[in-house]
Formats: sequence, structure tokens, C-alpha cells
Amino acid sequence: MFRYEEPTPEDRWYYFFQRAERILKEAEARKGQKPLNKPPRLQYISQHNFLKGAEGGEGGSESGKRTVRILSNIAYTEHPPCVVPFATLEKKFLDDLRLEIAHRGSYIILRAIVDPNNYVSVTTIAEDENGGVELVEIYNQDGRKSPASIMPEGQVFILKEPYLKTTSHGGPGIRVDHVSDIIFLDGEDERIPEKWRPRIRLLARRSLDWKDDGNRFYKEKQYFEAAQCYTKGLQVVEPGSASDIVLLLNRAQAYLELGYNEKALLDADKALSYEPLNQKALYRSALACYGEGDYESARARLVKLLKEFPENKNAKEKLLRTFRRLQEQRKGEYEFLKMRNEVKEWGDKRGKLDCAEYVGPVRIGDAGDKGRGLFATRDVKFGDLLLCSKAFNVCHKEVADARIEILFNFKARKGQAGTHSHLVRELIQVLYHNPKKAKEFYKLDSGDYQRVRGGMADGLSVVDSHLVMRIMLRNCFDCIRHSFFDDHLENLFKEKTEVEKMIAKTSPTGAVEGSGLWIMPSYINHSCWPNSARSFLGDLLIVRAARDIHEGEEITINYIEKLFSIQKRQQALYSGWGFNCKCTLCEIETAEQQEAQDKRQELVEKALKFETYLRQSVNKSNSGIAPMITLINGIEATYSKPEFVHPRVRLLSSTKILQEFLVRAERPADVFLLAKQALNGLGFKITTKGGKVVIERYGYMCYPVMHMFMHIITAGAAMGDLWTATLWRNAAVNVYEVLAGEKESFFDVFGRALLEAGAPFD
Ligand SMILES: C[S@@+](CC[C@H](N)C(=O)[O-])C[C@H]1O[C@@H](n2cnc3c(N)ncnc32)[C@H](O)[C@@H]1O
Repeated sequence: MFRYEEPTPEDRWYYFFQRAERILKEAEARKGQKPLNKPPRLQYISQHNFLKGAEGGEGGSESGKRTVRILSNIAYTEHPPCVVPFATLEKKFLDDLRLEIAHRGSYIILRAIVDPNNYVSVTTIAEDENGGVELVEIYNQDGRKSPASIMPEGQVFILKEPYLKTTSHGGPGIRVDHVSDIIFLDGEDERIPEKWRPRIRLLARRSLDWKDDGNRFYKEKQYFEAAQCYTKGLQVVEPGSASDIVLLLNRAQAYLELGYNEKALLDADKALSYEPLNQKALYRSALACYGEGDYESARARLVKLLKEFPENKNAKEKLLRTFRRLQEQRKGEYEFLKMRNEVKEWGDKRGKLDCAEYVGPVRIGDAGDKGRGLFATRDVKFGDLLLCSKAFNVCHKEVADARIEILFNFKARKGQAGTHSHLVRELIQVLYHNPKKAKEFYKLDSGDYQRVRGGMADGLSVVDSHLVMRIMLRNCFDCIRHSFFDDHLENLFKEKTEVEKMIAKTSPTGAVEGSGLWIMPSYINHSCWPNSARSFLGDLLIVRAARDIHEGEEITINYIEKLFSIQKRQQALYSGWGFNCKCTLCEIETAEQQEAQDKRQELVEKALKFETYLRQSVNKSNSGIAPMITLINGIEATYSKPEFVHPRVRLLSSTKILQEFLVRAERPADVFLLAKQALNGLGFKITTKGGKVVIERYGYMCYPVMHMFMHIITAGAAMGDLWTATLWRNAAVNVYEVLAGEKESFFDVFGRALLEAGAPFD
């Protein structure tokens, strides 16, 4: 899930973090004061232009085609958005604003006097009617729009309940976190002060002109601009007229392109209220329902359409697809291999699999002091599909325009590298434009955050960015595009890209992560020894049972993939999710003698030193074997309970190192034995019965289990025992299915390793 740690002095951004935090703390002390020594207008402008020239900016650095940026996406003080309409607010001027305060009950009206820059936020310098100037930082805007189209020079805008703060540069600035707190005014708006109105009034434009402009933008794939033109046309058209219907349908189409399905549906339905059998309206409304995953409604609309227009090819094709989606939704049957191949084609583009969401035998229920949780509604078997969830939003690190940033959260004193700040911005946009869909998101856990009444104000849905950030922190998953790629094993040792190296230097975890949010999986609580496993395929998150589960039992997953000691696990869980874990593994390890734990930790660390040794030379293999065996025996001796009660998770890293020494020494019999021992050590009881490898008892399920199976298969083949290798391979496919989400790609991933080892391939 979400992993983050406080930066340490070794991290490159540590001093930036310290400085910014100091500035923000000092700023708190100046709360309510007027900003001192404000620079003159020209200095504001020249400083802005200077920063514009150096957009890599503060602590940022160009690396290849992507920029690693520092972002403090959350203000030191969380302030809620304005929830009241503009008409109830009182006008203020820049001179009235005080530091570190969101000016409740007030608004200001400003005009941009420069072209914006896009450093962390869309940043501009703006003036008020009295000639006062201020820096304005507008956060969380749609990344698909250019900053210049969001805030061109001369743009007049209203800021509701403006929040003046000390920026991380040390000077003042108005920070706009909440997208619903800003109202952009167009040239005709009566709220624009007289002195800023255009001298020459444009001739009133007809709806047709707006439609033509919109169509031109649409052809150029400029969907925001197209939708804006159609909106203007709709403001001057006769309701219910033919032009009204055309504009509604054109706007619906532009909204569909932008992914604003709810808005598209509203427009198409309005057109249908005038013309119930309008072909385009029926089709676009069906597309909007389909886009929202409402396949029943999509089906009903397409059937109605095809009754009237049986020759409509697109509708026929879409109906077929809708039937497939309904099948997936009801039965959880997917064409996984096809989907996986599609994901591989995405490259550095964004992707979305055309498939439905499956909610298997699970329900949300009360999990006592853990809050809500997910529970099995019937007995399920190892490998059964529990969830195949579509992302509410996901941001993969491979995507070229994904902004990989170091996200500093000054409130939680955390730093994290990856796409998380990008995800927050995108989530905010999704919530802003899809208020119905947003309801499911807002039900998720947000810890102790004090929520304000949301809803609508001035026709805009109110989105509290701080709440979105809190929900993301609690519920988002670090993610990859597929849990196993073809080159999975090689990837473990693959040379990092330039960006990854940069991040590895700067981030405590050394990891560059994609991130995403899935609604149903967000209800799954953590266990360090869980009964289920989650995996990723494109924008899907798949959850399968990692052992047999009884009806009514709580479904759990492991929030931390790393095989940490209990102290480190508890620390990570508390700092990431605010709870102390009391799972069976934690209970057992808490009850252990401290001495045994310290000894285990000491030996694990010693064993890990052999990894460096292992990497240094391919020849030094035999000399590593004896000390590793001693260390492994030593670690094993620190456990006092049987494996099925207390799995030897901490033995895995040393086992992996010894495995490699043994492989190099060409001792397949020992590799075979060691892998079986490791599986036993994790609590698995595996026997061969009636020509099958049968897992009689499920142990601790994690990725290394797959590697142990592969060692058994390849070592079996190397010893010439193809029968054993085949039996284990068949069982390995089932284990792979749990860890990868699907089994169809097993041979894609491990086929080469099997071939090279001479193991049976099909
Ligand atoms: C992703 S949410 C899981 C669903 C959450 N329980 C709810 O009610 O929405 C993560 C939060 O659930 C709670 N949680 C998850 N696993 C837990 C556990 N093992 N013990 C206690 N609380 C847990 C923590 O509050 C954590 O921040």
C-alpha cells in the first residue's frame, strides 16, 4: 500500500525539508499579522519571470526527459474549503489580508498580470482594483490543461475565502488548494469590475457561432475548449430548439472524451427529454453509463436504440461488449491473457482496460476496533477470486506525463517518492467533475480529519483537497502495472533508469512507486500474516484467497511487502496508518523473549552482508555456503514455536542468498531440499498424492514462495526427475495465480527459466 518515511540527513532533500519546515513554523508565529516588506510590483514580476526560466526550480533537477520535483502538496495548516455561495461573501482587497488565515466570509477579485508558470502549482502574479499585487499559487488544477489556458495574463478571477500564507520561499502568497474556491470570470461576467471590462464590447454571438468554434476545437482534440464553447452557445440558445439539442449532444461528446461521464449523461438525458428517441442522445447516454460501469443501464439504452435503429453498427458492437462486461461483473470471468498483453502494449501511455468490476463473495462489515472491514460471505478456497476492482484512479510511474515527485507532507513530517502527489491532483479533478461517483470515495477512512459539509456552492461541487489527501494517505496502494512481468527475475537486478537512480538517492525507501486508489479493496484491513493476496493488472487490483477461508471470516491483506522485524512493522503501520497491529503473527512475536528477537535480528543482518559478497564475484560460491548454513541454523534456533504457528519469515532473505550460492555450486539436490525446507518453514505442508502435489496446509504467502517453487522445479529437472518437476510446476501455477492475480501468464513469465533448466514446459 502506501509506504513513506521521514527524510534522514543522508537524503538529498533533507535540508530543503528542514528549511521549509522552519519557515512554516516561523510563519505560524506571525499568524494574523500583515505581511511586512512586500516587494514592489516590478520586483514581483521580475522574480516570477526568473523562476519561470528555471522551472526545474527549488531542489528540482532534470533527469532524462522527466523532472524530479519537490512538492509540499499539503499546507502546514489544513484549512477547509469555502462551502457558502459567493453572494453571501463580503468583498475584501489584498491590503485587508492577514497571514496564515483563511479569510472566512470574504472574497477578493483579482486579475493576472503575467503569464503563469507551472512550477509546483500554477503560479501567477495578480493585482486587485486598488493596484495591490500578490503571488497566487493555484494547486490541483487539471494537468491536461496548459497553465496558460488555466490562467492567461489578463484573466479575472474570484477567490473565495482567500488564504494568505508564507510560502516555502519565505515570502507571502495566496494559496488556493481547493478547486471550488476559485471562480474564473469570462469577459461578459457582470462581477468583473468596470475598470477591467473590455473597452470595446464584442457583438453578441449566436449559438451557431459558438457551436462552430466548439467543433473546431473538438477536431483539434481540444476538448476543454470545445466544451466551453458549447456551454457558451447553450447560454444563448432557445431551450428545446434543434440548436439546443445539437449543442447538448456535442458537449456530451466532449465530456465523454474528457472522462466526465456524469456530465455527459446529464446532457444526453436532457436532449432525450426533448427527443426521447434521438439516436445520438441514446448512444452517448449509453456510452456515459458504460464509462461509469453501469452496464445494466448501458444495455437498456442500447437495446432501446437498436429497436429504433437496428442498423446502427456502433451500437451493436457496444451492446456485445456490454454483455461481456455483465458476464465479468456477475461471474468474475475475464480474458486475463488478452488483458495482460494489452497492458504490455501501453508503453509510456496511459491505459484503461475495457472490463467490468467483480465483487466476489465478500461484504463490508463491522471489524470492531479496526473500523469497517471486508468479510467472506461463504466458504472460499485457496486461489478463489474475491475482488477484481477497477481503479477509482491510478497513476503508473511508466506514464510519460506522470509527475514523479518527492511529496513532503509537513504535517505528518513525511517524504515519499513517486506519483502520489500526481494522484492527489487527479483524484481532486475526478471528484470535482463526477460528484455522484465521489460519494463512494468520501465514505473511505480519513482518520481523525474534521470533515466540513460538502455539497455544491455556486454550481461547483466543493472538494476539500486536504480531505482528499488524508483519504489517499490511508487508502492508496503503491502499485505496478503487473505483479510479475516476463523479465521479473532479471528485473530484480536490472540497472535502474536515471530517474530511478535519482529517486533512490533521495528517497529513504529508494523506491519509485506508482499509486492508485481502489474503493472496495480500501475496506480490507491489514494482517502481517494475511489470508488473501492482492495483485495488479493494468488498472485492476485483484484479490484472491491465499488459503481456505470460512464464511464470516475477515479478509486481510499485508500492507507492507517487506519482510521486516516486528518493531519495524509496527513502526511502519503506526506511521502510515495510525494503528498498532494485533494480528496472530504480532501476538506471537510480542510474546517472544526480547533476547531471541535481538539475536534473530543480528543474524539476519549478518546474513544480508553476504548479499554484497555474492554480487561481487560469480566465483566465490563455495566459500559462502558453510557460513550461510551456520547463520540459517542460528536464525532457525531463535524460533521456539512450530512453523505453522510461527512462520520463519525472517529466514527468507538468507535462504535466498544460500540458494544462489548452491545454484552456482551446481548442487541441485541441496537447492531442492532447501526450497522445500523454506516452504515448510513458512508453515506450508505439501505432499505428493495421486500424481499431484497437494498443499495440505497453507503457510505464509509472499512472492518468495513462488521463487521456492521455481527452485524446486528447476532443481528437479537438473537432477533428471522430470516427473517431480512436472508435478511441482502444476502446483506452482496455482500459487502464481494467487500472487499474480491470474495464471494465464505463468509461461510468459517463467517459460524461459523452465526451458533453460530443461523442465517440462507445457
Ligand atoms: C485502508 S483502511 C481499511 C478500512 C478501514 N478499517 C475502514 O473502516 O474504512 C486502513 C485503516 O483501517 C484501520 N486498520 C487496518 N488494519 C488494521 C488492523 N490490523 N488493526 C487496526 N486497525 C486497522 C486503520 O485505521 C487504517 O488506517
